[in-house]
Amino acid sequence: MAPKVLISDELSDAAVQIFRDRGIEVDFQPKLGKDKEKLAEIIGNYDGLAIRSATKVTEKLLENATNLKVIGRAGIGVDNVDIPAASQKGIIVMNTPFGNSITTAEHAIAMMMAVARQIPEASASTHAGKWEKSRFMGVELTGKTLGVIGAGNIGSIVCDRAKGLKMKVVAYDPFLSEDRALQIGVEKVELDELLARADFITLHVPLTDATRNILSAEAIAKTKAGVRIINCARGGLVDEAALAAAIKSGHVAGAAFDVFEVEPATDSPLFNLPNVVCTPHLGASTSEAQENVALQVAEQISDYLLTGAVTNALNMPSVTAEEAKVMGPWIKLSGHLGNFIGQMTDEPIVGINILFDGVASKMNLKALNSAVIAGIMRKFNPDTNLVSAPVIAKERGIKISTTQQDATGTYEGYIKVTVTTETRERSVAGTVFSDGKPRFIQIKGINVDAEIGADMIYTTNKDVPGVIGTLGGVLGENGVNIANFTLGRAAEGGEAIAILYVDSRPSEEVLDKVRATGKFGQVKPMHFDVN
Ligand SMILES: NC(=O)C1=CN([C@@H]2O[C@H](COP(=O)(O)OP(=O)(O)OC[C@H]3O[C@@H](n4cnc5c(N)ncnc54)[C@H](O)[C@@H]3O)[C@@H](O)[C@H]2O)C=CC1
Ligand SMILES: O=C(O)CCC(=O)C(=O)O
Repeated sequence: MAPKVLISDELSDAAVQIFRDRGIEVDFQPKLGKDKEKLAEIIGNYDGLAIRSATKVTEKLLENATNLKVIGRAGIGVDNVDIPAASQKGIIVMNTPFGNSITTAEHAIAMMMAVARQIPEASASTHAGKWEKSRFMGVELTGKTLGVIGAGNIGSIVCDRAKGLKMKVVAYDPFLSEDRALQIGVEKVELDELLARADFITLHVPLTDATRNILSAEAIAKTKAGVRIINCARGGLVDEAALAAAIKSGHVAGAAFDVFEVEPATDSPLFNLPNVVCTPHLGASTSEAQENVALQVAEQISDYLLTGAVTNALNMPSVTAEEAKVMGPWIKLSGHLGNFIGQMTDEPIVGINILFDGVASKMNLKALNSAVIAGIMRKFNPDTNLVSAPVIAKERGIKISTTQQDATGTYEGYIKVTVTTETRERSVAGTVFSDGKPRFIQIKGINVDAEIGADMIYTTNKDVPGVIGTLGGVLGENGVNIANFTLGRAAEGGEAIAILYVDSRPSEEVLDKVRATGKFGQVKPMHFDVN
């Protein structure tokens, strides 16, 4: 029987044609994504689901998706898909990471021009038969400073176009190396400097814990008077209420928003304010981009359903079915090692070395490499997939090297990841035990044996008596149960580390109590996707 695919959002007809040409039964119901109940009723009939952003693939919806094998997002952001829930059900989630980047960058530039010259309001006034020439005084872009927050795929295209408009471009992106900044011709600055210098600020970061409210009331207060703010990335990056207040006070001269905290946005503090340009998440809406992403997603879904080939997946690297059986736990381990390093690193990475030892060195290294790199890069964008991660890392000028060896040692095989930043080097190694469970076995050259859990705490301290008791005591008093506690030290009395697997995510308040004991260097909460 031919596989069946449901398209539940507005997608170019090109996708329907591809599915038909490939012998796949396709049901094109572009409005269904907005009808949760109806979607839940029929989702069980399909092997594949092709979506944009209107369809919300929740854990609840997936409970009904009894035949679903693949979800394809025609676009970049997969924040509308519960990926851990999909992974748990063995459903592959794919995106199309580059197909709409140029179009979205162009939308940001269009929004910047619209807000600089008040084009929407001037147009509405002219349509109304008024001729308010003196009401609409604009500002020139030439010579102005554009502050770009997030200089990835889209942000770097925006930088390029803005330089063509003779603007000065400064960028804040903790993952941008000096080399890459030089290559794209921007000045790399810290956020506060960007806020103080920019005449226009445009955001091109994913929505993560670190970027949520990156333009908070406090940050907006640090901006230059008369600044104009453009958001074509994700709602939630800017505190809309704080921005509305700053526009009303006259500190911010205008804003152009394509994305909102709640979408579809039927109400927002920004609506109906003077010189605020709004569009309904149109960043990717050009015929060219929609054709690109529709064709790509239809080919990817068809390939997977017909041949098992995996492309641009967020939750599985490209491996054959045979390899997947043996490599499954090693792929998980690789992701955890990358994730560990990503969570430890807050500065630009210039090099990554991945050492494969013993059995690991004889596997499909491309898949393991991708999983490590994606684990690292997801710190900076959770939408990074296993295929795009190495490409993006290379584009950012990160030098990736691998080492293979077959040394005799304690383990049948292990993987060690060493990351070099502009100021230091960090490493973590892990292996897979015979129970199929990945373990961390070395951190910063110190041997450990740490089971990997969803929530962990990493600490550093001096190897002196009483430290472990203090840590256990504070956590215990605050209801944090320790499932596994691993210690290691460089030498007696020297640097020591502890890595704890805890049953619940500790609050910052509890971690602050640990820090307040004064016995620890670092106290870092960590999170791993163990599904
Ligand atoms: N409006 C629309 O229709 C569209 C919106 N988007 C959104 O645009 C955003 C950017 O997409 P891409 O450029 O493809 O992603 P990308 O992953 O290529 O770039 C994101 C950049 O943000 C940087 N970053 C991460 N955390 C940061 C932080 N705390 N501070 C500053 N920089 C940080 C990363 O290092 C990276 O360089 C995403 O949220 C995406 O979903 C994408 C397409 C269409
Ligand atoms: O599909 C769309 O219109 C939205 C695109 C988008 O936001 C993305 O690709 O992240």
